Amino acid sequence: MAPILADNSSSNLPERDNYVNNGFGYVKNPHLDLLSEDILYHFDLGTRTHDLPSMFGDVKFVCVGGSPNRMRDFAIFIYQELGLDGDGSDITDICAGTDRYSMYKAGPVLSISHGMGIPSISIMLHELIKLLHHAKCRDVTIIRIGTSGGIGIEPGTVVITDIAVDAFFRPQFEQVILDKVVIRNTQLDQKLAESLLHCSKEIDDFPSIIGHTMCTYDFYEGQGRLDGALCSFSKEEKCEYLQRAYIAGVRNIEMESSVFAAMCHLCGLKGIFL
Ligand SMILES: O=P(O)(O)O[C@H]1O[C@H](CO)[C@@H](O)[C@H]1O
Ligand SMILES: O=c1cc[nH]c(=O)[nH]1
Repeated sequence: MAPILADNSSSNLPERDNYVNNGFGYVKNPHLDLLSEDILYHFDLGTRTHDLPSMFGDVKFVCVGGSPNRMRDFAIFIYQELGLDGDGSDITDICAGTDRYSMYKAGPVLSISHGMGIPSISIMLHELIKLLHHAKCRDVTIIRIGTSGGIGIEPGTVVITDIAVDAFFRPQFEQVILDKVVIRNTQLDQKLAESLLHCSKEIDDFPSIIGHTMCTYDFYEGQGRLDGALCSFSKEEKCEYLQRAYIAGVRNIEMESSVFAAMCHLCGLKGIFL
């Protein structure tokens, strides 16, 4: 099915990476260099109000997931795993000035909540990538740790995404820019996915596979659920759709993978999606 365009004179553009890199960082936006101050609104951080290089310059891993409490718990877990001073329970939310996202730091690991859905994680990623740029971070790996619905796999299996697909099983993300639909690549770092799979095999009872992840715009109708407030399809139609997804290589469904993969790809950020 072709995308519906607001303006029929506009075409679908498979994106060529024509973005200009701002030096060595991850951002590709010439306008940023002209700003006297860059405000990361939804983090409540800014280049004038915060010393971003000293706060974040040592960051090497960014772990993201939907909910604030989960990401706080994760930060405490990492804090203890790294053997940092204390037990980490007094770790504070760096974004406490806003209730949009929560952010915790444990040594070189940042743990950030992204909310639910593409628009929410997209805003977070724009500000995170600018933060890494302003802080002069290098060689950062971003890892999404979230829940998803498995398709045709044992419950509890961790799916390491190789590519994110849309609800038509197409390996692409459609970004509307001005009045054009731009098609973006959703391939994730294959080497990282394979090395993570390899690590997981060293742990007992840790079923994990590499597979395609389907990214939907909605939890209910968008994922073939029969228990939303609206449902216009039968159980048989739902099963037939999920079977087609499985045949197309989809092993799980969630709601952020496509824009995560597209932004990592374009910005040259190593990304893993779980
Ligand atoms: O487990 P998290 O990271 O919240 O993400 C998953 O859970 C939410 C739906 O319940 C969606 O955002 C989906 O992608
Ligand atoms: O989007 C999601 C997240 C968790 N579980 C699902 O089935 N779907």
